Amino acid sequence: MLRVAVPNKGVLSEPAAAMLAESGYRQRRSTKDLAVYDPDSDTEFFYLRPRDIAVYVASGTLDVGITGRDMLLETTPADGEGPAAVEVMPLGFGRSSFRFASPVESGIDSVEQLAGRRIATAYPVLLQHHLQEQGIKASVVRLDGAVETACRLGVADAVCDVVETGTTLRAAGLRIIGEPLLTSEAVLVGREGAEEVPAVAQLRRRLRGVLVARQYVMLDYDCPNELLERATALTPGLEGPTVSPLQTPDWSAVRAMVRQSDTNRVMDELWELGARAILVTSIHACRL
Ligand SMILES: Nc1ncnc2c1ncn2[C@@H]1O[C@H](COP(=O)(O)OP(=O)(O)OP(=O)(O)O)[C@@H](O)[C@H]1O
Ligand SMILES: O=P(O)(O)OC[C@H]1O[C@H](OP(=O)(O)OP(=O)(O)O)[C@H](O)[C@@H]1O
Ligand SMILES: [Mg+2]
Repeated sequence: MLRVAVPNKGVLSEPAAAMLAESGYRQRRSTKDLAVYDPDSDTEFFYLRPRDIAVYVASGTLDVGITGRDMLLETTPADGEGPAAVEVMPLGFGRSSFRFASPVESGIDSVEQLAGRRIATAYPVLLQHHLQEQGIKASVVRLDGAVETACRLGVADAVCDVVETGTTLRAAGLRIIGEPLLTSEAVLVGREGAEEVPAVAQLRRRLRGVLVARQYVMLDYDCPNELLERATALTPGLEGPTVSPLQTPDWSAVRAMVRQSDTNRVMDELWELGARAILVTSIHACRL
């Protein structure tokens, strides 16, 4: 049986469960359920805090899990201090960056100026590591969450926290300092050095199918045969486009996968070229 860890709360929780459901796995009905068994795939899902997921996977009690890259790095033991979990594949949601910020009126506007200051964070390991790397001596104030309020309440001079839209930072009167320490997204994690079992390979294929289905659309169009070469150059597909004869003489039907973000540009170019009946349909699932 495969055992998989899924975030039980927070911003990663819903999209992680949605992606697994789209991949054909049974998911919990209520947010109160702690675990659910999917008999079709012989897989049990455990709903755990994102911060703890890499710990379970590293210990080997769970085979794989979904968490944020930042959480994975925060909970990875130092070299030689026990088994670790590692990133197996990025999942394309829960994107954020991990950044320094300080009150606008603090006058701190570069990372160097953080020396000797108090920096609040819910990610003390990541922060310490970065400060050490940069040779900056500062004190780390470890908080559980709502870190942005720490400056206003006087326990810190700056913060180091997860930023997505920047709304929370702005609401707290903070501005970003320097470059991101890290860019993060939800990732599938597995145990370092573990041999991949067939059930994990299948899970990865299914997740990849969902990722591709979300990123690509299916494009169909009719094209005069003399334009086929130029048209199919615009829509090369993955292995190659499907070209089939139309009942109308000297015309063909073409079918190819196209990146969702390119759809309208490609449709315009095909139309200009002389293709007609250009149709876009979404892909529900795939194995490539
Ligand atoms: N606004 C956001 N946008 C995208 N990802 C986010 C955002 N906030 C947090 N994350 C990511 O979600 C993961 C876990 O954060 P989350 O906030 O869910 O857990 P937590 O802070 O431990 O719990 P909680 O906020 O429920 O107390 C991290 O990997 C983080 O990068
Ligand atoms: O840049 P934004 O779009 O505003 O998103 C970033 C905020 O989202 C998360 O907070 P969460 O709701 O998880 O609360 P927490 O700080 O208590 O974890 C994160 O810790 C930031 O505070
Ligand atoms: Mg949070």
